[in-house]
Amino acid sequence: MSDKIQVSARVRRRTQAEVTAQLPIVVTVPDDFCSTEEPYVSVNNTSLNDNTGKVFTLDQVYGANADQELIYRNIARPLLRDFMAGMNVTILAYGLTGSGKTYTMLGELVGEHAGIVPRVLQEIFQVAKDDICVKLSCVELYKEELHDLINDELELNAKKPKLRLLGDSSRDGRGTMIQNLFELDVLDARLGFEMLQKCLGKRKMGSTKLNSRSSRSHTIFTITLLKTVMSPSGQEVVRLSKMNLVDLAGSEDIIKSGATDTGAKEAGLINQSLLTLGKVISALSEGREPRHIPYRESKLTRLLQGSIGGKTKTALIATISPAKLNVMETMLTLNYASKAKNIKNIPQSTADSELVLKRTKIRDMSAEISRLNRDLLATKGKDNSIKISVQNYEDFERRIAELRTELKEKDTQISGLNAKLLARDSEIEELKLLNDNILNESSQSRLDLAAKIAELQKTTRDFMVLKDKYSSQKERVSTVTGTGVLSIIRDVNEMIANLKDMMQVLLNVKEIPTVVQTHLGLFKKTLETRLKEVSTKVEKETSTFELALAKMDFSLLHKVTQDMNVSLQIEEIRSKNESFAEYIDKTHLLEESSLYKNFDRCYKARMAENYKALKETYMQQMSRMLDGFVQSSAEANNEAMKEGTLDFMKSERMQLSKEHKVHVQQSSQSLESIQTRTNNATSSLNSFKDVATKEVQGAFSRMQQETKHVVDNVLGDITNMSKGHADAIEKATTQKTQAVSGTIDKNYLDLSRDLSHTEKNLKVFYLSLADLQRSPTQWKRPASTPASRSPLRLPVRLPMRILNGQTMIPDAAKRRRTDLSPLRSDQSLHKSRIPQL
Ligand SMILES: Nc1ncnc2c1ncn2[C@@H]1O[C@H](COP(=O)(O)OP(=O)(O)OP(=O)(O)O)[C@@H](O)[C@H]1O
Repeated sequence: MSDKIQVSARVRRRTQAEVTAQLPIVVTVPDDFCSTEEPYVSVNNTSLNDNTGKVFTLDQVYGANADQELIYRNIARPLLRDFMAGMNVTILAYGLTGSGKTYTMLGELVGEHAGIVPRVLQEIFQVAKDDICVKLSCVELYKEELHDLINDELELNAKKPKLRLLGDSSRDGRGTMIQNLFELDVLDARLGFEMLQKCLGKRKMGSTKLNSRSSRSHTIFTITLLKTVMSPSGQEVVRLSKMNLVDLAGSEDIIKSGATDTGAKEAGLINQSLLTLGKVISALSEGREPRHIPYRESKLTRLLQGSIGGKTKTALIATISPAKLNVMETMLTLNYASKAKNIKNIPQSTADSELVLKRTKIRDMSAEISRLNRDLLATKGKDNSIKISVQNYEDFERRIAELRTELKEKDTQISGLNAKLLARDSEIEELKLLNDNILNESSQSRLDLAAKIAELQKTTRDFMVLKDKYSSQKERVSTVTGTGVLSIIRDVNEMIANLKDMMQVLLNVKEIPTVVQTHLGLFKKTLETRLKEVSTKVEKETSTFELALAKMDFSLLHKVTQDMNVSLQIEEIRSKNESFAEYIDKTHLLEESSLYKNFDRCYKARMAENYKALKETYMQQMSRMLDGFVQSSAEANNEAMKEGTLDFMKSERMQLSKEHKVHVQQSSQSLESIQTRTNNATSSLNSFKDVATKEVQGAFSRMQQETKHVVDNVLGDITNMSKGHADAIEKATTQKTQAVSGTIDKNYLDLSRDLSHTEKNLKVFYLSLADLQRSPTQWKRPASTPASRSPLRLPVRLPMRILNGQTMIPDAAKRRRTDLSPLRSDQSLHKSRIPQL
């Protein structure tokens, strides 16, 4: 079945040098990663005649973002599967120098930049089993010369055998063989990488304007896979398949690459072989028959004969630079690539690989025959000496060296295998021991089992006998009981029912004490808990109390009494009483007080005024009277004759005494009103005294009651708290309560004393008031009797009224401030009504 060459283009991004040179991009692709649906590359170059540029259609196109992994997965892996299945495959990279051929095929050996070759090696050994053998060869074609890079590296022969190209050149041939090419057995990927590394180091590299590390040669890595398989005829055969991985040298414009002399010759030769490759591609793509394919025109095309148009499955990767500089070469590359797309290969099937093997064997055998023939010819010497040709001798030597190397390798392998064998032997010994143990154990177990089985059999027999006995017994019972069984069952049921009832009754009876017991238990528990709590509390309180007692500040009781404000209240009453007394004393009763002063001053002033007015009135009246009398006497003398002067004087005197009486009457009226007011004030004072006394007594009794209550409470608490410590506490408490009641009693005594003082003062005050009331003539206090004022000087202790915490001044006292003089309002009364004479 024919299979076209799979052609892909990989367009890299511009290199740093191209960026620096500011080379414009002329190549575009539909997708920067991968395009398989629209796999075209468009080259847009204004220097071309048609300004529209050119579009090349391939199988797959990769852009600048396509990484090594993607290329490997899409292009190399499918071919690797075919290769593992026995097919010959080829992957080759073709393109302008510096376009990325080496990067694509080899890249770095490990990591993300690893190219196709190292990835293939890696995967082969990942999927490989024991039935395969992997060989690696590496040939370099430089200036039309072949070099075995592995042989160079290993230096197996001092004189290296020349590599020759063998094989048919016909179109249907499987390709060319390289004689004397060394194939290294690769046991694992690591060894493959090492060899790869060394081969790469030996390649001919050079620096061109376009690539500082330019491959100046074509390099072909060939991986040979030998796998043991069963043939359709049932025979075990070895299947052989090859994978060629080709990194071609770059096609280049000699002028642009800057090659001179040897460089130019080298470039020329490189270009020559590539030119031939192009021709082969063109010839194969034309599809005309019969046709001449110029494989033989270069070693490269001879080498690639099987891969291009042969029996190999092939993938061609055209590497492209996007820069404008080599646009013509890029076009050429793409041109060949699009042509190669049409080349049909006939990949070898798995069945064919057996044929390959046979043919390989035949070819090897014919080589052997020709070698022997050469030897035969050489031995036909006249001197009967055995001669062989120089080439055969060299081949022998090379072969011997190879065999020695192989021997060494085999020795190493054998020693390794021996070591493994020894290890296996010891393992087998261990297993044998284990096996013996298991056998012993199992024979013992078997014996045990037999004994158990015998026991079981005996038990079964016994059981059977018992079963027989039971059935015969059962039969006999049924015969004996007969029809009476039913009535017995009924009776039994009845009995069971009765028993149930009894049980219920019993249970009920039983339940009562159980409930009581439960409650008792709960009660007991609660009691215990409470007792514990109480004792803990009492202990705690006692300790607190003892502590307080120890400190002797009796703070708890003191605090309680303090809280009740008993002493404060007493103190407050006392201080307020004192301040009121002081107030009365200072503001009303003392000589220097304004009330007294006013009263005194007014009293004196009025008296003086009245006396003066009276005196003046009398004087005026007398002088007027005398004047009138003199005048009237004169007139009477003059009119003596007319009226009797004595009668006139008599009537005047009567008039005067009349007026005097009226005046006295008025004065006594004023005095009466003063007396009435004084009486009122006295009764107010008395009632105030009663109220105050009552209030003080009430406060005192309340205080006593509260104190008693507090003391009782405290005592009760103390008694409750400290039953166990009653004596000591009681003593201390009694002492303290006595002290408190002593204080209270003292306070009460003080208060009573104060009250009696107040009463006394009041009495004195009344006396002084009564003194005032006696008569207007007695108002004037004689200077010789200071004692009459002395009661006022006494520290008067008036009781106060405490209403809502405010000190109230008795009404009488207030009134006294305004009604200072009873005379003031009646001043008009003092005007003389004596007619002017
Ligand atoms: N796809 C790519 N991604 C990143 N770097 C690339 C890519 N292709 C090529 N390069 C870089 O471009 C430079 C040239 O690449 P490379 O040596 O592979 O070119 P070449 O085609 O093998 O050249 P020559 O034919 O002269 O050997 C290298 O530095 C390489 O790392």
